[in-house]
Amino acid sequence: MSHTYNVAVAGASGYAGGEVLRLLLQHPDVTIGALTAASSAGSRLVEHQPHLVALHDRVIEPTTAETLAGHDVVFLGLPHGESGKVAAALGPDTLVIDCGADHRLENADDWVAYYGSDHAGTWPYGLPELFTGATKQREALGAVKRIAVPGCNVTAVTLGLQPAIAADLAESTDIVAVLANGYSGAGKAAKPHLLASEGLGAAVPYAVGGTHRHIPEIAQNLRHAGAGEVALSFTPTLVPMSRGILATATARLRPGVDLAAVRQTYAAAYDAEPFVHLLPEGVWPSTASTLGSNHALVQVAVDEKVGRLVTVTAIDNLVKGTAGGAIQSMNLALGLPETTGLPTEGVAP
Ligand SMILES: NC(=O)C1=CN([C@@H]2O[C@H](COP(=O)(O)OP(=O)(O)OC[C@H]3O[C@@H](n4cnc5c(N)ncnc54)[C@H](OP(=O)(O)O)[C@@H]3O)[C@@H](O)[C@H]2O)C=CC1
Ligand SMILES: CC(=O)N[C@@H](CCC(=O)OP(=O)(O)O)C(=O)O
Repeated sequence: MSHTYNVAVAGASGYAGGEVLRLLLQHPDVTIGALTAASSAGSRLVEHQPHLVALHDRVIEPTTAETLAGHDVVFLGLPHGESGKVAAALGPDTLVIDCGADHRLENADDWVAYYGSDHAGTWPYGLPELFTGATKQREALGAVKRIAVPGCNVTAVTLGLQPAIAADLAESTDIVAVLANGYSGAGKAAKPHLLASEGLGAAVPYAVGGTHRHIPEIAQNLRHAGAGEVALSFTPTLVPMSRGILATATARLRPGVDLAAVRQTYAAAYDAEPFVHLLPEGVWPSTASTLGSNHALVQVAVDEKVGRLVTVTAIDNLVKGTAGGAIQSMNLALGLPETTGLPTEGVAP
């Protein structure tokens, strides 16, 4: 007989929490328990997530150890620094899945350098497809009670580059990544550079010049995939779309590596993956093709004139980049089939 898991969502009024809820409503093995947040506590969910009709009348509670107690699974969709505090008050038998950054980095110095606060600790990393030596990260997620969900930019760049780095087809010390990012990646909190008057009809870079917090996380992943030193230039760009990331990541190729070798390596890496797909030659990833789905679409090219591998990866930042990846990892930790309840087809056009 199948078990039903009682799941709480902290940050239920936010984008990450809302997307976790949208996907959980389609999951056959869960019931939705407490919904918590901060300033919106006491209001009904319909005021914040009108698209989640089945939960319209649910009342948001404050985020406390008491409101989150007694659940099998707790998702945390809270600002950086908050989830570490909340998680510390949750029991060891509860599966806690942190969509924020607090528990992703293994090196506390990296945390302090990029986040500027005390490091909360390191949890098993929720990217099942990540290369970890001879296996992939999904092998490490069975029966864990704590999961750190990757950053959305990190998921796109890691999936685009890791097969080439693992097979030593390209240099990990000469990587350039430029991304087009939808606005929902920044969350709901109003910030001046996120005003529609600034962003509509404009492409705007941010966190330029090696400052983005996802740089050490990508480097950590590529080291797990086999890289030694990693040198990465990373530039995200806000473009006028709500969801989606298109990550173009290039790296200097080892001498003699051609497109056939690259495609063979990527096919071997991803052919068995349910959610990561190497597209056929000539078909390029578009964020539109991933909207609402848990898929990552990957394409590769070889620029012979400059000796570089070019990878392009599209994801929906709120699905494979956050909530979908989080539920994929939850399934593994609960011993459920990895794809349970996850959307597999995008919305087009
Ligand atoms: N958006 C995305 O694409 C991605 C987001 N993430 C991560 O997920 C987390 C949430 O992001 P996102 O949903 O975008 O952000 P939002 O700003 O949209 O939502 C933040 C949520 O956290 C709640 N909250 C804020 N402060 C506190 C607090 N002190 N205690 C309890 N709850 C609090 C808010 O409640 P209230 O409304 O009541 O104030 C709201 O529900 C972040 O760590 C983010 O980095 C990760 C990957 C991608
Ligand atoms: C458009 C935008 O601002 N996107 C965010 C993505 C945030 C994310 O992936 O979440 P974490 O902050 O939890 O890592 C950014 O680039 O910082």
